[in-house]
Amino acid sequence: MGVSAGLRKDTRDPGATRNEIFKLSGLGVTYSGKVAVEGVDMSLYENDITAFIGPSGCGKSTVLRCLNRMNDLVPGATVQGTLTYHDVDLYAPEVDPVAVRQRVGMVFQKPNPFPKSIYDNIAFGPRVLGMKGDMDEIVETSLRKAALWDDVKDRLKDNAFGMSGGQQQRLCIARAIATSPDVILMDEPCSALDPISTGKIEELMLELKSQYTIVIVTHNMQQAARVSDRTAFFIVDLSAGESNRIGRLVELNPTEKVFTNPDDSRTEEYVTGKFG
Ligand SMILES: Nc1ncnc2c1ncn2[C@@H]1O[C@H](COP(=O)(O)OP(=O)(O)OP(=O)(O)O)[C@@H](O)[C@H]1O
Repeated sequence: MGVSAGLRKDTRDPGATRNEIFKLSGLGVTYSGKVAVEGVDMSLYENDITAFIGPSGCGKSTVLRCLNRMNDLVPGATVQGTLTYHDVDLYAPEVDPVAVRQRVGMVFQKPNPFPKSIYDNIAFGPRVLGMKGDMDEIVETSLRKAALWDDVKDRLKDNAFGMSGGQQQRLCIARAIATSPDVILMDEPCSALDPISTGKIEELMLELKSQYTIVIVTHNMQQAARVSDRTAFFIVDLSAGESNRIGRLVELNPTEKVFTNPDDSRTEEYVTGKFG
């Protein structure tokens, strides 16, 4: 099987208990009353890279956006069920979604730097949040963590649009890191990048996971196999008719298991390329 050949071995102690960061129970999302995803139960753990895979429209991005309340910004979107972050109900009325997005950062499919200098891209979030500390230091640390400092240290005042696509995506990762998150969400972060830039982002993810919990949506199963510790496979349930497509979680297991010995036959069919 092609994908399992690229599986990265998880060398961490399998017996070690890791903290549960998110717990989703019966999570569902509707858009303007139409069910998009239903009945998602899952736990996501500290310092894991968890990959969401599955066919188009199964709700991977929708579930990802629930994790930092980005769906609040989508008109007509409503969230059902419960979702806790460090045991706090993320959707409780007293929770400030802006504070959530500071702690749970996000990187999108297309690099989207602000039309500002490299420095100001990183400093923007900390300034808005009124973060204390030496801004030069925050900028340098964030760029170093995103493996970008050596590339840009002599041109911090240059416009970010002058960077290559791969550098821009690493800038967006540095920008997410600058607000001191503990989780980084990545929605197909490499789909607009060439293979070399993709490789750099994947390497970076593996470096960052010692400090952050990462959740990545990817269409690329080899990428899920190369970088993730655990993989969640979603499907589109068509049993209520073609016009009632409902995304459902099929299984969430260690990546090696998902690609070599999954619990569900639908997962096996998908990862071996029989459908999707
Ligand atoms: N902003 C939106 N408004 C209305 N419906 C939406 C919106 N975003 C997603 N949907 C619907 O929700 C369902 C799940 O979409 P979502 O984008 O989460 O799936 P996905 O698995 O990430 O798909 P893809 O792999 O194609 O990006 C789809 O039926 C989609 O049409």
